[in-house]
Amino acid sequence: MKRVFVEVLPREIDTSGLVVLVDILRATSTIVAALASGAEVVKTVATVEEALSWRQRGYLVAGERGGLPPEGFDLGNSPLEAQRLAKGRALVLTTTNGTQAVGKIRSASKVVAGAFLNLSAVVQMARGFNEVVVLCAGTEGRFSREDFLFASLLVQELSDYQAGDDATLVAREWAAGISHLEEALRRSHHARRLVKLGLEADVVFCARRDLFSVVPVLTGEGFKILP
Ligand SMILES: O=C(O)[C@H](CS(=O)(=O)O)OP(=O)(O)O
Ligand SMILES: [Mg+2]
Repeated sequence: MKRVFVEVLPREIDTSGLVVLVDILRATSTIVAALASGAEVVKTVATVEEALSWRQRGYLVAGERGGLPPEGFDLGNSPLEAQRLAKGRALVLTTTNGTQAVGKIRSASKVVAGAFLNLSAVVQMARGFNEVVVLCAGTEGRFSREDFLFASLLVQELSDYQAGDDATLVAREWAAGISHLEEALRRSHHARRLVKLGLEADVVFCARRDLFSVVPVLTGEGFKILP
């Protein structure tokens, strides 16, 4: 029997299946955009200090605190900036939510980064697993509409998978009512906050469904596109 679960907030995950990490605004969108644009690897770390320490090894330092790049960073947690700068480079990324959630995954057959940008490619990969866990990063420990929106569309696509619990059932039901992705994304608190920070272009970009067909896979070095 094939089952899918949606974890609406990060918690410790042990699964023999696939974990799809999602942080639409913006960490996994940034990871997907960077690797789709030719980055060699995107290493995720928990602290600003650790991120900066990777510069001496030639890494581009990316990320945010409060939505904006800390002093000394080469770029923010921006998929658009990553698209421009990441080609041929190794990136290290630290963010408030998405890169912290990576640490919650205790065991999985495979961990991938999901976003609207690569949704169909993630669905295709998920079909190779009997159990799929969508791990929503949330925002500072609270439910994030945009991550749940991704989970809803993914669960809808996996229509032959049993919904593992009520959150997954609600996700599947909600998807039926989504007609305009960017509009639905803009209604989230997080999107509105980013617009106020002058980062509307990132929000619009993060809504571009299936712009890319790559699926970043978590390895010992960080997220990479595997052959
Ligand atoms: O960079 C982001 O959009 C967020 C931080 S904030 O909520 O906007 O301050 O980080 P993420 O880890 O991608 O949710
Ligand atoms: Mg987020």
